[in-house]
Parts: sequence; C-alpha cells; structure tokens
Amino acid sequence: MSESMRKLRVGCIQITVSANKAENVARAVEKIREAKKRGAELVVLPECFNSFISNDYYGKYAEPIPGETTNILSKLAKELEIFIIGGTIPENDGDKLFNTATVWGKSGELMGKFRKMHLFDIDIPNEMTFRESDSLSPGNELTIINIKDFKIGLGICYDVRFEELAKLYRKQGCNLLVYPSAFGMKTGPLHWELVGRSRANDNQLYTVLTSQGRDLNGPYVAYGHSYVADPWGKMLFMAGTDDELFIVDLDLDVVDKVRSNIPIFIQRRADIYDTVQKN
Ligand SMILES: NC(=O)CC(=O)C(=O)O
Repeated sequence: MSESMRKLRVGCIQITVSANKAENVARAVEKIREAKKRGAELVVLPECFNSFISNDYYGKYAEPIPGETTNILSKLAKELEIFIIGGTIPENDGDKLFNTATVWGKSGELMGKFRKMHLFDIDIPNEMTFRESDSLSPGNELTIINIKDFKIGLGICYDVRFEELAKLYRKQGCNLLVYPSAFGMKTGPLHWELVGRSRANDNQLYTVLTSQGRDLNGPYVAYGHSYVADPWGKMLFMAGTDDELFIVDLDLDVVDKVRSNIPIFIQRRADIYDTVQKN
C-alpha cells in the first residue's frame, strides 16, 4: 500500500458569517485558496458558512443542491484539484429545509451529502433555547466518503453528541469523522472539546470539528475553537475565536497503532450490548 495514501493534509477553516451571503461565500473561497497554497488536500468549512444560524434565516438563505453556493464549491474543487467538505448550508428540497453538508471531489463532482440527523432542540431556561425543528427536517442517512485510504464519516454539530452515530461509522470502517459545527456560548465552554475528543477516543479515529468564528453581534454567537483530535483523544490543534485557517497532517499509522495497543473493538461485549443500523 502506498505510504502517501495513508496520510492526508487537511485545511480547517473557521470563518465568521454576516447577513451577506455572497460575502460569506467569498470569504470561504479565499480561505480555500490559501489552504491549497499551504498544501491542503482536503479543506473543511464550518456549519452554515453562507448563512446566519437562525430559524429566521434558514428559509431565506436556503438553496437546492446543486445550487448557487455549491456550484461555486464544485468549480473551485475542480480548479484547485482539492477535496472540499463544504461545511453546511441551508438546503431546500421540495417543501422541506435541511442543514446539509456537501463533499466535492477533484473533478468538481458531488461525492456525497449529509443532512443533519439530530436537530438542535435544547432548552436551558433563561440561558439558551434553540429549536431547529421549528424550521428544519432531519436527515436519516449516514454518509461515508473515501479520500485516499481515509474513510470519512460525516456529522453536523449536534450530531457529535450522539456516540451511537459515531459508533456506526466506526463499525463501517471509518478512521476519520468530520463535523462542521457551531456550538454556542453556553455549551461551548462545557462540552465542545469534550465531545469531539470523546468521539475520537471512543472510536480510535481522528475527529475534525470546524466552527464558525465568534461574532458578538450576530444572531447566534459561535464559540469558535475549531480543532482536530487524534485517535488517542489528544488535541492536535485548536483555533482561537476569530477567522483562522490551520493545517493538520493525519496519518493512518496512528489509527492502527492505537487500535492495536488498546484493542477495545475486539473486546466489546456485543453479546450484551450493540449499536445496530436499522436501514
Ligand atoms: N448548534 C448545535 O447544533 C449544537 C450545539 O450547539 C450543542 O450541542 O451544544
């Protein structure tokens, strides 16, 4: 097996968004170009990189896929010969709205898309209430993308809290999970680092969590601090709160080593418990 197939240079992009969709997309394009110059093979954008995170905006900003924003990602992937995980955008399909991640290959082809499966419906009285299900519908399908020898499972933000989803990906052979995200200021300080490192440690794989940057004047203030955790659960890099691009090198030898040193997957008591995919 070729050595280079087992390594992947990933550009993680944290950007703030404004009410101006074209400006948001232009900011993402600029960062993708910069990531390419810095040698990235795959870039990852955050959740809702072209739209505010708000039930008041999803309908207004929604597009079909393919559509205005994703056509730009497709053309850019082809021009730069780079893989793009296009964060997420509000997607309209018939009379429904979804929060959807798309993945673009080096020929500009759509390699797959994932619709947020667990909608962010929480109520912490007087602190944080959000009901994505007031406007969005959930996706029902896992999405796995193959890039080099990396088998990449997709989730979106709140999905990272659900260990069962990550476990299903792991059981299907994933060695990298990518979550375009935007935790808020209540749960971010408590859980943001905890959940992504936990999924990495539980499943002995890399996790990439990209966030919107923090804008105190927007309708939803994101925590920021995009990061990558390795299969030991170790933090490889964590961003600050402003717009930022960082590059990490992933290596499947690390995945193999952790899995052989601490072989929890052959020690699981599936006779007593299991995580079963229903469809
Ligand atoms: N915004 C989300 O989808 C999730 C989140 O902020 C949290 O889980 O906390």
